[in-house]
Amino acid sequence: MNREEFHVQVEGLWKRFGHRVVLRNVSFHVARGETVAIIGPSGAGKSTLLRCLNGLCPFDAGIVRIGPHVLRPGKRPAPFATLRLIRQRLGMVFQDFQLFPHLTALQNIIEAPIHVNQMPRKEAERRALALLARVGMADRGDAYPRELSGGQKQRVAIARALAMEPFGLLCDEITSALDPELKAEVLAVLEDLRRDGMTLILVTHELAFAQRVADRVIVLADGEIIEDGPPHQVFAAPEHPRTSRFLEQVAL
Ligand SMILES: Nc1ncnc2c1ncn2[C@@H]1O[C@H](COP(=O)(O)OP(=O)(O)OP(=O)(O)O)[C@@H](O)[C@H]1O
Repeated sequence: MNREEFHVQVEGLWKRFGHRVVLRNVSFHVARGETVAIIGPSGAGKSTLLRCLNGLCPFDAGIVRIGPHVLRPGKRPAPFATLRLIRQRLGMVFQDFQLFPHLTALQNIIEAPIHVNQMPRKEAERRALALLARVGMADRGDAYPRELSGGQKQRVAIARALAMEPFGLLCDEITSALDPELKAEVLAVLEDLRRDGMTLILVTHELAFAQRVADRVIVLADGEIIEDGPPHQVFAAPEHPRTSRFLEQVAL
């Protein structure tokens, strides 16, 4: 897939865990370069939805298109080779960083380029140093995760995702475990990526950030999209009473 082809299309997605329906007929589109924030009450299905987009979570009905690639219902949403291509171009960053504790920041970043993409080590290291600089961590390449603050760990995790040269990033509450000043440094990196044309799909509780930075805000409640529009519309004039209730609760 090339950059021009990249987009995310979700049509009629359904997901159950046992008898519990977690996603109900979810459809939306994210164009290349868009920043979309997914917000909503706890348990609404936000993380599950994100994980369906890169094949981490199989789904029961519907279809997901990532550029020319297709994820389908069933235990194996796509052949392994397709999943690899999707995950390369649609990276994911998690709330709990998921760095390898026994590897330095630099080693964490070069791991996938070397072992998945067969990139020569020297080349991978050169790129990793540039990525560390990009996330403001130029001098911490030799640090182990335990020696880094949460904000620094998350910036390494972002650099690691960027090492695969993605066109889009899925971010699952990536600032939720961080203190306020550390949140700001991670959010600044996201804004920088957005300016550079990265497509961002963010599950977030940072409503002020969503309001200021997102092109669109999707509100998920009980597995259903109840709102999908520009931030000024969703925050100032929501269509659904549940959105108003949610926003009031969060503001308290
Ligand atoms: N692997 C799983 N097995 C069974 N149930 C699950 C699994 N993963 C999630 N669920 C359930 O699916 C529902 C949606 O969970 P999900 O984590 O997607 O919600 P969320 O909107 O991201 O919530 P939060 O904001 O609290 O993270 C919840 O009821 C959760 O308990």
